[in-house]
Amino acid sequence: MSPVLSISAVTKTYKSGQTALHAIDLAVEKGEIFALLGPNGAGKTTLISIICGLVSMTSGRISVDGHDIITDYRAARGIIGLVPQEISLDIFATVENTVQFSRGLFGKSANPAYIEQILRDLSLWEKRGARVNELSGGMKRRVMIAKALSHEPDILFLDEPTAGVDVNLRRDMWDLVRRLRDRGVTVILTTHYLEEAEEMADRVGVIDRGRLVLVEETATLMRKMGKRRLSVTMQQRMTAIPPALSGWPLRLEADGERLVYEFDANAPDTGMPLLLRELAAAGIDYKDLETGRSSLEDIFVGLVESGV
Ligand SMILES: Nc1ncnc2c1ncn2[C@@H]1O[C@H](COP(=O)(O)OP(=O)(O)OP(=O)(O)O)[C@@H](O)[C@H]1O
Repeated sequence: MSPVLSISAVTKTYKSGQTALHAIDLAVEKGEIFALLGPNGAGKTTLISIICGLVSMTSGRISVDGHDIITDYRAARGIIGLVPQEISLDIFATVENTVQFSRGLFGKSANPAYIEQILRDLSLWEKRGARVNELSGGMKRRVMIAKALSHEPDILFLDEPTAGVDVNLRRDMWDLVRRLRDRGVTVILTTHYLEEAEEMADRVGVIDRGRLVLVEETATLMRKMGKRRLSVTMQQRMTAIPPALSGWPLRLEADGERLVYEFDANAPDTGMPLLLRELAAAGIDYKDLETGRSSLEDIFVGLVESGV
């Protein structure tokens, strides 16, 4: 099977001299959900913008379903839908008109049944006659997605779809992405949230300072990187970790108010109970305990340190 998106040796140097992408190679198969993970400034938006024709690449080649994005721009752009990070909508248009108009821009003839389906999928059907400026921020985001889907694209790009979005909308978006995939749409999303990638993606690409440092099946990545953290908020601030605890890989955070212990979630013995006993023995009182998954930043540190 030939990939629906093929990126080869793509480099981008902005006029400022900043090189945002270094020789990126990537192939995405039809019907995949692919998550591009990376910290702020890693180059995710630049890569998506290049594929969608909003930013020009300095060198390299990209083809979308066999269409070169430069020499065959129209055909390539026609099969791509893009939901950018920032909401940009005509606030005086109605929801339905916004979506129909966007479809028209791609030269597609009207298809009321399809438009109804996407508005229903996004819980926008009841609001179809409302003007965009009457909608909440979450609803506006849904309209952005409906707009991106208006011309029946084969590939949908979602640039940080759930940044600043509430839990319900996040769940709805995840459901929608799965339904799209079931219909054969390829979805490429960028995110800072490992949880989102884990929940959604078949494969994950990690981008760091303009380099694609890793491309992996999500399940494999999670197994390799599945670290958890225990945060202990203490009654008293500490200036340094007491010598009695020097054998533990602990970090002081929040101006000495919090001790953080990272451990392998897959290990048979996490060490957590013993650590808590040793804290008590060292006379350290705490007011709160919290466990959670390591943040992406922590995982990056792990990646860089392990020299992947
Ligand atoms: N128009 C531009 N001109 C010059 N430099 C730019 C431009 N756009 C982005 N950059 C730089 O390119 C690098 C990559 O930025 P990009 O927006 O692609 O990162 P990102 O991974 O999408 O980040 P975020 O997660 O914050 O959205 C950054 O160093 C950024 O400052």
